[in-house]
Amino acid sequence: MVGPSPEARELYDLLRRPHIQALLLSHDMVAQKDFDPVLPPLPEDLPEDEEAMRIVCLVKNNQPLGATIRRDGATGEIFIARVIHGGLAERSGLLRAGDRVVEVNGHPVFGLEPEQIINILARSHGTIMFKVVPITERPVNNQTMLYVRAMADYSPDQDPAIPCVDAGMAFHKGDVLEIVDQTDALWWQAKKLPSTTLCAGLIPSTSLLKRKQKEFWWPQPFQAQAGLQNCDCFSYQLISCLYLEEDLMAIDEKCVETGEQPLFCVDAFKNESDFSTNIEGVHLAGFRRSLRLCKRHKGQASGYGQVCTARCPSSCLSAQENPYEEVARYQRRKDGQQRLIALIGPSGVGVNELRRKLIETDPKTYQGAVPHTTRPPKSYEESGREYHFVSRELFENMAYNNRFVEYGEYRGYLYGTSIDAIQQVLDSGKVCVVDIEPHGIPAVRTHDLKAYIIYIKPPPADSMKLTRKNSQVITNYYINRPFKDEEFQEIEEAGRKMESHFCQFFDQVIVNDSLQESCDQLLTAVRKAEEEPRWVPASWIRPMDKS
Ligand SMILES: Nc1ncnc2c1ncn2[C@@H]1O[C@H](COP(=O)(O)OP(=O)(O)OP(=O)(O)O)[C@@H](O)[C@H]1O
Repeated sequence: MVGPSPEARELYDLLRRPHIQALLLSHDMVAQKDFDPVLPPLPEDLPEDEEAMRIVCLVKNNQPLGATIRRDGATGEIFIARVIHGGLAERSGLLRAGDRVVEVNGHPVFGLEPEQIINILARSHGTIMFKVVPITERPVNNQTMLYVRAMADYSPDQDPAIPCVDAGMAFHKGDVLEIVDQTDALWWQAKKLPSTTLCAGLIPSTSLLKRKQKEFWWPQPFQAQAGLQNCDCFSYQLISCLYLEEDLMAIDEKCVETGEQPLFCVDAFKNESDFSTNIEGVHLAGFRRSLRLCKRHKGQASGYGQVCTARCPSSCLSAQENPYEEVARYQRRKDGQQRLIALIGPSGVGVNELRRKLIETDPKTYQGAVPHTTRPPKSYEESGREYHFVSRELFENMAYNNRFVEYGEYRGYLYGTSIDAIQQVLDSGKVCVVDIEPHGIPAVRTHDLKAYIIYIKPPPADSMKLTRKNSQVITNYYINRPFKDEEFQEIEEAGRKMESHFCQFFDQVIVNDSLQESCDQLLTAVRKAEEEPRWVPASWIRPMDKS
């Protein structure tokens, strides 16, 4: 007797699997309309023009119904103002923005005060029945999914103009947001990623957020403003069922410009002296004393200011330029160009120590970029090894053409890290590891370099006092000196300012407390940058776009 064929056996096995069984069971329940809970029967006294009406029954549970209503000031009619993406109302597919609400649980709402509607809802348990006149012209749903990185902080609690505080979503600089609805020109709906909630929240659109930033009201202590005090935005917190919103878009045109704060001040060093960074035959470029002292001088050195102005307007790093940056998921191809790793941190925190240690772990994989200088070479130096020694004219020409990530002047000579020098390392198949100052960020966040920016964060000053007992501050003399206590305070403060201004650009943060642990974390972070997908500016993915 011939047994079942291998295919038949496989099918039998598949059909017996628990998830297939569960699928079949669900299918049967849907086919038999075995729904729970059982909805009440439709009312018998439906009006004659019933086809113009829609009866919507929603079962209230602990989640928000996810809709806001507004009252037409002229007619007193109540409308669904907004249906929140992912909320119960939206998932039911039965309520749409623009529907006119006629009754709630059998109570006619025409002429009612908004508070009364909220009370009706608050008293309802279980099923809520809406009688609505559906909007005739439905907006065409041509929404495309958009992912952005927030370049500013936003808090609905401190924004008196939000249509409904409870429907608002707070976010911080650097958060990645999925914009799910841009129908409204002023208020978008978004989810913060990674998202665990179904329901989206209201956030200001790009244009509205720019306007708000100019007004700069939410970082200030909230003061109710005339005209906004009687905000008809009712939060329906207890059961989070339905919000009421009124169009209160009046915006005070007063404009407070936000200026960037100076980041930090470092003492000026007057002399120059280089020291060799030739360790066991491996030349580690970009660690020379004069270059590092030059970086510290950036505040005073005219060149730094010029380069930023030449490359981008003064607001290049400002969220006012663009409060949302469009992003896309990016994963480096295995055979693709290596990544640029850019370390950033307040002077003295240990950026160069960590960079050096990373390169030393595997100089065949990690390498610094060879800087440029107009200083004449010393007898033992080779052009292209310690520095690219170039004429002042050539250096200035490169600076004029934005070929430097950053540059500055120290004791009459120019020093800088060029994009070409970084590209050279990447082209050789190595991971390029550089340290940058904040104003160098735009120059490395480009389609070509795709920098992975790691912020080296100072631990609290007290902790640095303990861990840096034997550490040395680089000075303009051959002999370095130990840190002074007040310098730890300065590093901590400078780090705090740097983080608050630029955290939106950081892909990774490492608190440099224990040196060994920080080195391990850095190595892990760099490998992660190679192997894991991450959100990058969308312009890096579209080759035709300008970075
Ligand atoms: N986690 C740490 N524990 C102890 N000492 C550290 C640690 N990190 C760095 N150091 C030491 O602190 C000193 C300053 O570090 P480093 O030279 O790397 O500073 P930096 O951030 O590059 O700033 P700059 O270039 O302005 O000097 C060095 O002596 C370094 O060895």
